[in-house]
Amino acid sequence: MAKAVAWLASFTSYSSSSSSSPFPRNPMVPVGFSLSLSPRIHTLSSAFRSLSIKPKRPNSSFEVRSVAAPAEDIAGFDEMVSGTERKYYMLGGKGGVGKTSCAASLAVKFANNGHHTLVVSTDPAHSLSDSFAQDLTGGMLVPVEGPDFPLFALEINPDKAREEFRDVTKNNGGTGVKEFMDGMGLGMLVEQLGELKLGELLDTPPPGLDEAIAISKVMQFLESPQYNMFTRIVFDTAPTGHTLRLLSLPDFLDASIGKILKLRQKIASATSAIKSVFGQEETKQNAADKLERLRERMVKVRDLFRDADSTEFVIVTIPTVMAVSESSRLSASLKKENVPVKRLIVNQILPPSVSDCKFCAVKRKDQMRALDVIQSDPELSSLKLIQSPLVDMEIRGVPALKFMGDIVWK
Ligand SMILES: Nc1ncnc2c1ncn2[C@@H]1O[C@H](COP(=O)(O)OP(=O)(O)OP(=O)(O)O)[C@@H](O)[C@H]1O
Repeated sequence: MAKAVAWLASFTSYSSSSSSSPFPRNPMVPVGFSLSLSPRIHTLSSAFRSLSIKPKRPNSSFEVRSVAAPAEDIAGFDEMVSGTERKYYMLGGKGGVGKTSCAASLAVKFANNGHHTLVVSTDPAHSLSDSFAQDLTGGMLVPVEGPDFPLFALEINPDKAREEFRDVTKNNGGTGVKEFMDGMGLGMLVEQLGELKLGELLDTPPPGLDEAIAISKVMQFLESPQYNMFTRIVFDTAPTGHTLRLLSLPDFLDASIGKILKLRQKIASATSAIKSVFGQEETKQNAADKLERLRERMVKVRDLFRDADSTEFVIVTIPTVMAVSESSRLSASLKKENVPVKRLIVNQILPPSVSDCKFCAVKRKDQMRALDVIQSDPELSSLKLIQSPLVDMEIRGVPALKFMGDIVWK
């Protein structure tokens, strides 16, 4: 028990850095437990070792003896945490750069600073459960154990969400778009609507649609009173390609569905012959209603992504020229779509070499070159640069995420 208390104490935040928290201190956390990690503890492994505890699942026996470099630029966390109005943070970037770790560590930090926080994964390859080392699957709100204030996680199952979407098309007993359009009383217009590519969309959903549907599902959840309490919502989004396609999807869907519904209405009132087709049964109306609701939610997703007052997209990258180039393109696309981007996290930076490890020295030099590329990149140089060190163990579980969060989110 004593060990557990010491362990909790060492990782429990609510340190002085949270002075700008808009919330009162959590009375559940005793005063003596307001400890941050000692500055003498530089690595995740030494943090664990100093407390004589073992991480949940030890990494391989190979241990990189890196010393976490202090972040050189602060993230502006005070600004992120202040205010009780709801804010959304979307973290995105190339696959494997550390989006989930950064998103989960931010969520833990928000919760430890008094915000009711929700962390959502819309990445088809979920890793929130792995990151928190807890089972968060199921597509519903799951409480995360560990932080001081309520933190909940939600992993949207894109297959299930897509099935629901596809069910709309199957409502009329058909499977393809032709049947769907027939069911809507618009069979004869399929040809005319060809250029909208709705058929392709419904029959073979492009990458990005999954995420659009997942996010619209989250929007649907957020409309319910159960979700009112959340003041910070952190999204762990899918890799770059999905995000880019996702951005154009709401507009596309909005236009497509909107056009179809409008067309359907026009024809329904114009010709009695078609009216008789429409008059068949209610299921067609249900399908139309569902489509209309989906369209409305898509519009909300689009607006949410572009609302600079409540939303920010944080790009996560690693210090390689390839990753930086991709981040630059992502930043340009986000800007073009009017999505607010202010911060860039460069994750997994090697510390200055303290040993005679030649490999480490060469690798770090290479990473510094990538950082130089960022400084001279027209898209990225204006962003707030957050340097996140490569720590010497895999980041899993709330204590490890808190350790990372205290380094990254300052
Ligand atoms: N700064 C870091 N130091 C050490 N390990 C890290 C760091 N950041 C991330 N990792 C590790 O790298 C791996 C991948 O991280 P993570 O799952 O966060 O990436 P991701 O970008 O979300 O990946 P994906 O695109 O596959 O979802 C994990 O094992 C994580 O613990």
